[in-house]
Amino acid sequence: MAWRAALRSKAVIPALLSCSSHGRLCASPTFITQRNNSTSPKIKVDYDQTTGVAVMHMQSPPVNSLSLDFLTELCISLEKLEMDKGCRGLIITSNQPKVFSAGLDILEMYGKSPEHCGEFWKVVQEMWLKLYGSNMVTIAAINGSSPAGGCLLSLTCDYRIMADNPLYSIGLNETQLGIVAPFWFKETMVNTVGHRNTEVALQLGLLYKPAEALKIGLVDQLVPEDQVFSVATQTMTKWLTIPEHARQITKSMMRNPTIDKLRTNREADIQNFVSFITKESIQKSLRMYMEMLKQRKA
Ligand SMILES: CCCCC/C=C\C/C=C\CCC/C=C/C(=O)SCCNC(=O)CCNC(=O)[C@H](O)C(C)(C)COP(=O)(O)OP(=O)(O)OC[C@H]1O[C@@H](n2cnc3c(N)ncnc32)[C@H](O)[C@@H]1OP(=O)(O)O
Repeated sequence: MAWRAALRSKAVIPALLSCSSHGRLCASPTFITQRNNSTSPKIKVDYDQTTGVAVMHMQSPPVNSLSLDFLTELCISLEKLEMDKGCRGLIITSNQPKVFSAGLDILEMYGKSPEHCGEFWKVVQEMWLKLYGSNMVTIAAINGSSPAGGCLLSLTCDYRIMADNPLYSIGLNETQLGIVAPFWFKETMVNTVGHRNTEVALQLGLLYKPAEALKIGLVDQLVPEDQVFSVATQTMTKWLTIPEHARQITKSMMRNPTIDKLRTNREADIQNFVSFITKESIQKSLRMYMEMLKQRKA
């Protein structure tokens, strides 16, 4: 698709990157904001101009796995919203039953060429840079399970509201797949729940039930499932009463050290990922994990 090619082209990526933390000041003309509601196959964006709040509904069956196409679309949607001066808040939620997001699409990392893996990782980085550094108030309305990359997506937001359903879980469970959360996943978690909680959670690849997640601060609030979205909307209204420049500067101050670390090491991080994920032993672990998922289903 043209937009996917555009996003990946060398000419466009720097423009996108340069806007991830100060989007309103350095808007690239490449993606002039579309102010009306837009729909797309994997993500539906509803933007209410009267409130200045956009809602991103992830709708990629069966489990909103973060594939290359999904992430590319997510980045483009974010870019458009970020460049719109009127858009001040973003709620991210899922239209899939029981799942917020199953995390990175394992099939993008299994049996793929190093070039493909590198391209995939670049867009994973891009998603994180854009969301973690967003000028908007971002709220995750977590209405289902949210493992690994799904948890990361939630952690990039400013506030997390999760459905109080013990069938759901959330956490960075990478080690259970035989893989390792990279330093920026780790730091995003440390910045949220502290060093010790992260150390235990990452080594054991823990997936927390909502009540446990609340206890360690991995989520900020639990609400009955049917209220996740309405509470997210109310919370957004509250956050939007804070003077914007003061809130944005504060957010940057808290997050920029971590963001800068990845921004200055992007290429090395891609090389690290590619050499790690294409190892035979790691590929074997991914295959076994996928087989386990299928057996669990049977
Ligand atoms: C020096 C060393 C440095 C190393 C560091 C360098 C680099 C770092 C290296 C690697 C970092 C990688 C980071 C990876 C992050 C990730 O996000 S990996 C993905 C982890 N995700 C999971 O573990 C979740 C797995 N899924 C589930 O647990 C469940 O599917 C569920 C989300 C709880 C939903 O359950 P349910 O509703 O019962 O659905 P099913 O299990 O039946 O699934 C439906 C189909 O979807 C397929 N699927 C599920 N998850 C994924 C996925 N993440 N990717 C692709 N496909 C997925 C599942 O297999 C089913 O498929 P079929 O219908 O059977 O075909």
